[in-house]
Amino acid sequence: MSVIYDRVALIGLGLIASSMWHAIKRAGVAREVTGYARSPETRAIAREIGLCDRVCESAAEACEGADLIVLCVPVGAMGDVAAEIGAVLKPGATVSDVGSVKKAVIEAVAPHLPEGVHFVPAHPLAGTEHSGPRSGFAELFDNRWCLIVPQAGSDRAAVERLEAFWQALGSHTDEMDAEHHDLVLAVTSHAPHLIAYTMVGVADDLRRVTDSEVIKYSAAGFRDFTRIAASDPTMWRDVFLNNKEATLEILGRFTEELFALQRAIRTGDGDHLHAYFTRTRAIRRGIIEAGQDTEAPDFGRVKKA
Ligand SMILES: NC(=O)c1ccc[n+]([C@@H]2O[C@H](COP(=O)([O-])OP(=O)(O)OC[C@H]3O[C@@H](n4cnc5c(N)ncnc54)[C@H](O)[C@@H]3O)[C@@H](O)[C@H]2O)c1
Ligand SMILES: O=C(O)C(=O)C[C@]1(C(=O)O)C=C[C@@H](O)C=C1
Repeated sequence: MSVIYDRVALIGLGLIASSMWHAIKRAGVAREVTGYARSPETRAIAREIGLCDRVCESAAEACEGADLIVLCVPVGAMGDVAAEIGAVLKPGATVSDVGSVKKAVIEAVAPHLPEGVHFVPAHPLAGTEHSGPRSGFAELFDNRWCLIVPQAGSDRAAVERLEAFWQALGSHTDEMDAEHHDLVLAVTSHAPHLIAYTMVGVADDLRRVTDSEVIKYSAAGFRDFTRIAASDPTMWRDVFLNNKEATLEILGRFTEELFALQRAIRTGDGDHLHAYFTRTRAIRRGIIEAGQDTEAPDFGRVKKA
């Protein structure tokens, strides 16, 4: 693979940045990767495990002379980081991010970027419940989608170069506008996470109240909820605070449907329950027929044509 960006700077050395580092090395698409994390402990770990060619003492130092800067911090910290680096960015450089929310990140970052710098937000749809510099691995992005969110007037060459970069890291790329992205992700990722957090909280309360063995005998479905509910608290606090509108819209619909099912159970309306479950079963079967086996460990990865 040939070099796509001479110098890449990764700001925030957690799961996503450390996975990017491993995937960049595997693909050989950068000559030098610099890194910065706010906490001295994270920087020390990064140096100890050889994450990045050079770990810097400030975000500005890491970004000086970089051709691609990727903001890999929690969504609520993106604006502050952009303010720290704005003055040192070289003309022609591309600034991107990996935030799980797009509209709020764009509003927070764009005002700090100087003229002549390309801003191309992105979101790799890949992750785990783990966080921190030790949690990354090169395969994280393999056959996953990475959504690219070009801005009005974005330079096409800069957008296509970033797409080529993510493809080299193993992803398939697609373009989407920020508002649509935030609504889609509220359905497929943000609301499900909130529901998992709630379900695990409820089970834990119940355990305390009844001293029953809810957790000990939890079935596979519930265990999947506990995996999701173990995700990083800072990251998810920021996701909900920054994708309020779309998440509340989806949760409103979810609550309405839940109330309708609750009522059907109370009134013994079996027809309603049966019709509802028939519809959801057809949705899952549709997913499988479309080539996505939801039992497979790689569910969610893009199938080869
Ligand atoms: N974890 C996932 O599943 C996933 C998937 C796709 C996208 N994302 C997005 O990627 C971003 C990073 O997530 P992650 O899972 O790698 O998180 P993480 O917690 O593993 O890493 C975040 C890193 O950012 C550092 N940091 C926090 N504030 C900072 C600041 N102001 N300046 C410099 N460094 C700072 C932290 O010390 C930490 O090292 C988030 O915006 C998240 O929404 C996460
Ligand atoms: O697999 C997981 O653990 C994830 O939650 C990953 C997941 C998702 O919801 O699919 C989480 C947040 C992201 O922004 C993208 C991916």
